[in-house]
Amino acid sequence: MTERIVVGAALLDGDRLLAARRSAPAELAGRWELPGGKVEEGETPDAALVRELREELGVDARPGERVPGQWPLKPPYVLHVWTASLLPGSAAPAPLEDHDALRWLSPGEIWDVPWLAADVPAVHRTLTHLGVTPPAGPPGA
Ligand SMILES: Nc1nc2c([nH]c(=O)n2[C@H]2C[C@H](O)[C@@H](COP(=O)(O)OP(=O)(O)OP(=O)(O)O)O2)c(=O)[nH]1
Repeated sequence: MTERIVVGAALLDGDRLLAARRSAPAELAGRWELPGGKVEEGETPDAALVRELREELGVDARPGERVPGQWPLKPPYVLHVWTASLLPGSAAPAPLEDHDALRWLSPGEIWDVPWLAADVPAVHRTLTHLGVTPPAGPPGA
């Protein structure tokens, strides 16, 4: 089966990372993730990232670089993470689609929310890639 990429945005404001709480489907609702979604046929991952952030959060974002690594999701999907930042003049993020809450998490707060399982190693890697040592955790991981 051909792998399909889900791109997650590590949207940064200084050293704070935006986390989004899923509102659907039922089995994922209430868990937190990096905003983003499936890369469509013929689309580049960074273009998908910009599109998804506009649709889901109503923001204008600039993709940064890919965080090395990939994390398996339900086959055939794998999670890739890209850093991103808001363009000057962008609206503030709002949970328009797929999410019902957003939080900017400082490194010390990073495990305060129940992330989706695949996001725990992905978020950990993202912080270390950014030169931040995340606190131990989350509980139970
Ligand atoms: N966007 C995103 N999805 C994630 C993360 N971690 C994780 O396990 N997933 C899963 C949840 C979903 O099953 C799948 C992504 O689907 P999605 O619903 O966000 O994709 P999409 O916006 O393109 O939606 P659709 O075309 O299916 O309607 O990957 C993450 O950090 N970000």
